[in-house]
Amino acid sequence: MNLTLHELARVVSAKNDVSAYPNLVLKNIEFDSRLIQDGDIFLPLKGARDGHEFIPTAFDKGAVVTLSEKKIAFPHILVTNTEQAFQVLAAYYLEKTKVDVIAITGSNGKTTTKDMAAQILETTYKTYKTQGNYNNQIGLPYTVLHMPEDTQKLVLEMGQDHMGDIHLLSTLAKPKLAVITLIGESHLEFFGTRDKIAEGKLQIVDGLVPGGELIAPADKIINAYLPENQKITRFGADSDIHIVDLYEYKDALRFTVNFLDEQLMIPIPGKFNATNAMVAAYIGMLEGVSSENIKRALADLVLTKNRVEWLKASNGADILSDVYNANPTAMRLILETFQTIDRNPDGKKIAVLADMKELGEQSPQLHRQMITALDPQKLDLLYLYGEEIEPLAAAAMTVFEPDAVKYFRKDNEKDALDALLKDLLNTLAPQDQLLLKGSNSMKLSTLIEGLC
Ligand SMILES: N#Cc1c(NC(=O)c2cc(S(=O)(=O)N3CCOCC3)c(Cl)cc2Cl)sc2c1CCN(Cc1ccc(-c3nn[nH]n3)cc1)C2
Repeated sequence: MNLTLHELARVVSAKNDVSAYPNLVLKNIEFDSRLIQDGDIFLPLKGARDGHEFIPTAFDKGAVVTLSEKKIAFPHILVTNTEQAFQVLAAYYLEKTKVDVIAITGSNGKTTTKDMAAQILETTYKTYKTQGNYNNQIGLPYTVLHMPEDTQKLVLEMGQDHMGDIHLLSTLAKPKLAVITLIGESHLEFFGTRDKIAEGKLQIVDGLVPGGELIAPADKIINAYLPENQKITRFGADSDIHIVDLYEYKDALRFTVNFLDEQLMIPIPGKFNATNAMVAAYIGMLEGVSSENIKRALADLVLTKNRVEWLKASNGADILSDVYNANPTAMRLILETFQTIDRNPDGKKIAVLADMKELGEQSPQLHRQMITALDPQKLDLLYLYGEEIEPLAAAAMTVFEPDAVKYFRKDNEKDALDALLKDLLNTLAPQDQLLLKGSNSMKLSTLIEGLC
């Protein structure tokens, strides 16, 4: 990050005088104190816990300064709201570095399209992209402030949990290209109707720079929300850009598009991936990547494992899985999302929660406190798996019906996971919804393999 302490304080309108602090060049900005290293600045956020509690730990780990919403003894930059300061800082940093921003949103396919577009751009430019599910009002500023200093193209994924999310992200990022992959089904999102989802996604044009371009599906549900004075390219059959020939193989696709002469190949199946690849190729072409480089990048495609996604179990049940970034805030947020979605008719809502790792001696307390994020009216069955999660299992037994909580201690990993999977296979019905959340090291992904 190419920012000095005094510069950062000025940009976030610090309420205290920082001139006495040395004007250090700051290394990285982190809100998870476990990631702090020498020379970093700490960002206390109100997550599951108030991040201000972890300021001492951040300095133990080498932080040289922290943002703060209250006057403290440590070197600090006093602001009204740390989350807002984070966003103002990210917007400033984009201006300062003059990086070209490509913004991508959509119910499905945004992660794949983001990865494809980034790999195409990497053939020609220094490119950086959203990592994992860092696509919300915290993750996007984090991505901006963690991009390498010589980045030329930045591919930002924009997620929406609530109406207005994308407006904030787009006006912060000021993209030159805004891409909507597709408008998905509605019952698995807060919005209630596809039309509302479309309205929310089209906010991606709110920050589009003059002379920018919107790339969106031919789906007529978005026609009511199209911007007047921007270039618009629609994709889909017989649209501005479309697939001409498509040949499906077991693990690959070959296809041609109406805007490139080369036949393209991607090493993954699924017609929707051809559409995602076409959009990524079009982004590459607009950004001046040669058709040979576009072809080669798609042929050598390596996709990141999606982080937070809705999957279908082989029996038809809906699975919301986030088996990667496990910290108290992420667990609380995904429980809120999952519990807010209505049950399918006659369907059960089931959650599998596993240990969050590296939470130090506060681990029992941080796991136990997750009880306040669990609503017995909204969850029919709660599976708890691991060792550190035991305090939460004990607390859950007192607020849920006894047979609604099942605790699988992970003393011997293989047996516990097998027993948990067996129980799930006996319980999960086609109309059920299942949430899987826990640290990567808990290997909940093996449950996905067993269920899908
Ligand atoms: N609440 C909380 C905590 C964390 N939260 C987050 O990292 C976080 C995570 C998310 S997120 O939902 O994961 N998000 C990130 C951005 O992209 C989208 C997904 C968000 Cl939106 C916001 C926050 Cl604040 S990380 C973390 C916590 C609390 C405990 N911390 C470790 C720790 C444990 C013990 C001590 C300790 N100090 N003294 N004794 N013990 C210090 C730190 C680690």
